[in-house]
Amino acid sequence: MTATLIDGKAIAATLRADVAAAVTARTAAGHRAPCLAVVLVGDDPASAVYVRSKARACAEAGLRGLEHRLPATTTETDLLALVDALNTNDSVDGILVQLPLPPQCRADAVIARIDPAKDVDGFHPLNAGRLAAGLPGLVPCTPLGCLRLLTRTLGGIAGAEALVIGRSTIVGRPMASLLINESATVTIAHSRSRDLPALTARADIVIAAVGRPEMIRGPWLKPGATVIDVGINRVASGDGHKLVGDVAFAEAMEVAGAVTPVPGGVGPMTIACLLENTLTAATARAAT
Ligand SMILES: NC(=O)C1=CN([C@@H]2O[C@H](COP(=O)(O)OP(=O)(O)OC[C@H]3O[C@@H](n4cnc5c(N)ncnc54)[C@H](OP(=O)(O)O)[C@@H]3O)[C@@H](O)[C@H]2O)C=CC1
Ligand SMILES: Nc1nc(=O)c2c([nH]1)NC[C@@H]1CN(c3ccc(C(=O)N[C@@H](CCC(=O)O)C(=O)O)cc3)C=[N+]21
Repeated sequence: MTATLIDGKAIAATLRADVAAAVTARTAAGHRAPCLAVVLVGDDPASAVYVRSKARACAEAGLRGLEHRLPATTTETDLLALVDALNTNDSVDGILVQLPLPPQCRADAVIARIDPAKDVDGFHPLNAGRLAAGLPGLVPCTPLGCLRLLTRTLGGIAGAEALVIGRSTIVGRPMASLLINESATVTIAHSRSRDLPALTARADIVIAAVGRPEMIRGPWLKPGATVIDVGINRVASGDGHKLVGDVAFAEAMEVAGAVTPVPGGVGPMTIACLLENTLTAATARAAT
């Protein structure tokens, strides 16, 4: 059996087109274009690549994108002052501070300073709490993108056995909350979990967010399972590098019902959901 490939790139393009159409309708109705401010501290090359692709996606969807690049030596006080300025700038709808931050800037303190109404990453404790409580709020982009891929692939997921591997605040935990809110039966695994292959064997849905190249093996999977691979791992290949997920892709394709590739799976959905969240934030702010 060969699984269906879940084409995240194509599904993300559809979502981005929906956002673009909604932005056009808003501007035609006399509103200004939604505006996303991205803050990048330091010169980590991977972060610079993500920030560039976010800027390009904003422009294509008709959003205004602002980029704030600060040196790697920026103090936490200076970064908090920039966040304060963006919070009070009425023309800014969404604020994203690219992670990781250099060691002198505490991510928790910076995230907690962002106005929850502009927190398009959904990382602020107020938005995390709302999601955990099943209340409306801004939801982290990567898990939201995973949920969109699941509903596109399966229709509903109520009653399904879902396994989330990883319990980070940016992927695993919010993913589990989203799945519970959709009435899946959810298990969360992490580095202390016993017998991951046995947990995986029960799962109709597997979400892998571990950060370990090809750790989840094909024979662990329940035949026909839907596999969402969040992992982005850079590994040596020939003279250069390539990206692989947390799932052994070729093996999974032999057993699963549907699998996301890396690249071209969850990554593009993360960017599309960031645009969606910026539109959501702009719409909600305009209504208050
Ligand atoms: N596609 C996208 O848009 C995005 C992709 N990513 C990628 O997703 C992956 C996960 O990211 P993130 O959540 O930030 O990573 P973290 O390192 O914050 O979390 C990893 C989680 O995996 C768990 N884990 C580690 N080793 C094992 C193991 N052997 N068995 C079971 N669980 C294990 C850890 O457990 P414990 O808590 O016990 O330490 C932890 O909960 C990375 O590859 C990252 O690059 C991340 C964000 C966006
Ligand atoms: N505040 C904050 N919010 C984030 O959402 C955030 C962050 N910090 N720090 C880093 C992680 C990582 N992340 C990705 C986004 C898109 C792709 C993506 O589009 N990937 C392409 C491939 C990219 C490539 O080829 O390198 C793909 O999977 O097809 C990947 C990873 C967002 N993150």
